[in-house]
Amino acid sequence: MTAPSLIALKRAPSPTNDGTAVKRPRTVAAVAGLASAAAAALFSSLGPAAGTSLVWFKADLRIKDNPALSAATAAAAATSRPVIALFLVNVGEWLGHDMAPIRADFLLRNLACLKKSLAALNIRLIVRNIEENGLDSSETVAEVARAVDARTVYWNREFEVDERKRDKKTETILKAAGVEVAHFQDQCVMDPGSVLTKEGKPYKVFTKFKYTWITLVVRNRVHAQFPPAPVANSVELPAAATAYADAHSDCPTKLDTGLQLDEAKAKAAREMFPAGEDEAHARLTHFLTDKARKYDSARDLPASDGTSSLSPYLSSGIITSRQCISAALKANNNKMEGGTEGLSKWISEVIWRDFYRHILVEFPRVSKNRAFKSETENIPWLYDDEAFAAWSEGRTGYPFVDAGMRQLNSLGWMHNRLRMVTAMFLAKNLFLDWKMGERYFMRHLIDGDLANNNGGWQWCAGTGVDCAPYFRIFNPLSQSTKCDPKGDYIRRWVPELAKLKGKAIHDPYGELPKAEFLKLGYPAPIVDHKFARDRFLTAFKLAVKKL
Ligand SMILES: Cc1cc2nc3c(=O)[nH]c(=O)nc-3n(C[C@H](O)[C@H](O)[C@H](O)COP(=O)(O)OP(=O)(O)OC[C@H]3O[C@@H](n4cnc5c(N)ncnc54)[C@H](O)[C@@H]3O)c2cc1C
Repeated sequence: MTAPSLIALKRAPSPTNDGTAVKRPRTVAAVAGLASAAAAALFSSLGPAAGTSLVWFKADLRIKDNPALSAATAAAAATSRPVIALFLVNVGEWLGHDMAPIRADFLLRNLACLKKSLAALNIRLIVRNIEENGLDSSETVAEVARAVDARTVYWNREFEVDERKRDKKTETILKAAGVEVAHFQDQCVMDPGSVLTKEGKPYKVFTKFKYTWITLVVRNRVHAQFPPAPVANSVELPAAATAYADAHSDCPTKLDTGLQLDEAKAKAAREMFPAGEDEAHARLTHFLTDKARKYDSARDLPASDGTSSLSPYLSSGIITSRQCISAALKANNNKMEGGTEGLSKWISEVIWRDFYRHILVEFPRVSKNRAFKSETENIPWLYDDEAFAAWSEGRTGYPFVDAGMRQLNSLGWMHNRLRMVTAMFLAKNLFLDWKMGERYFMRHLIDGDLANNNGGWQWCAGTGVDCAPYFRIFNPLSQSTKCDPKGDYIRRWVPELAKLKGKAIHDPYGELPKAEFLKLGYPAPIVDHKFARDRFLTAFKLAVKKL
């Protein structure tokens, strides 16, 4: 288990915002000097009671392998203090970070499950809506801490720039008011900053990162170091805390402003991604027993159900990557590498998740609309609204690309191969700014996750850490024949083409007589691949002097 830290991450100083082309609205105010005065006022009514321990849940809506919850319940049991939990609904912040309505719905559904699991531990969950009280997240945590007479506030850290600023501000306010803070790392198997080169620098190449990561995890048995199971709360809450929890116990099931989800989509998402920790673990077990062995070959075939579909659960913290690695290792005879090819490949993908989080912490510019490779920032990307609309609506005339985008628009989830193909198509075929696509994905994905999404987009655009070389440009037609040989995936998502057979399913415009093609009601390709490829290579070489 990671030791609690009463100070902010040393290797992760809070970066400052700088003006950038496509801006994410910022909703978390600067800490400013108001902290101590405001906090002193907030806490002036603290009485001599024994107080409570408060656990602030964020992207960690689970009971198992939750270091903050375990530490809070253990410390509370030792000191005979009751434990109480908090979750903040912050629509402004969520919208500011481009959260998709389908992801917000997933969060709320999981929040309801968490409430039940906490109730089984005799822990009340307070839900505060930030919009209601005119305070920001940090001030609201402080207000709740005061109301429930919290002596220590526990949470698991988040790595995004705004979230780190918010947590730092919260810590400052609480400490100024005499409330202790204990925060933990739960998002990665290895703490960011702990997987370094011999020179003590962060890795910029995945395979090297991976080998050091494996060495450290295996040597220190990090994958097996779970926090103890949380202890049930056995101490009665003070009357004021009970009254406060009674007044703020409703888990919203729907959000109105900006994050509404239409009923059909909500229903489909609920069927495809049911909420809850048990569901996440059942998926993991099912994947490891039934599918993982063939993962290396099936993972690139979107028509087959060859991947774990765990990403929404990992992104919202319903399950942890440590739990995934630990279970995969058991299934693979304790081998990170070798053993069953499918299992070691899957372990490697989960390590990519750690890698991108480490990059986010070490190079925070990537979360501020900046390219990882600064020399690529001169690329004169286009901002063609029509081309972007055709891409986002699945009307590019390339069936495989369109199938991917329509899967995303319908389910809020897209197969990894299609994420790569559609992203590369946007950046390298349409020559549009990859940040437009990154934002579109975030606004539609149920598993939207800044580190993975940004890492994936920059990988495809050729601007990122250890990314695809600039000259690697997927041909959407050969990707289609290779990864969807029978065309079943295309038929599912592009119904206009459902009756086509043979090569025509991949390239109806090129394969069918014109009259037959026109009857389909399907668009001709919006860009010629060869032309697009030459345009990208020429523009990239011109813009990037240091190739
Ligand atoms: C352009 C682009 C955008 C992406 N956006 C996101 C995103 O917003 N959220 C997200 O979780 N993943 C994202 N990914 C990574 C990957 O596509 C998804 O994690 C994966 O498709 C989820 O399906 P799964 O859970 O069945 O994955 P599996 O293949 O079963 O993999 C298991 C887990 O490993 C992690 N993982 C797998 N592949 C990657 C990868 N390439 N990079 C980082 N972690 C990985 C994920 O947490 C995944 O759930 C993106 C990839 C690209 C190319």
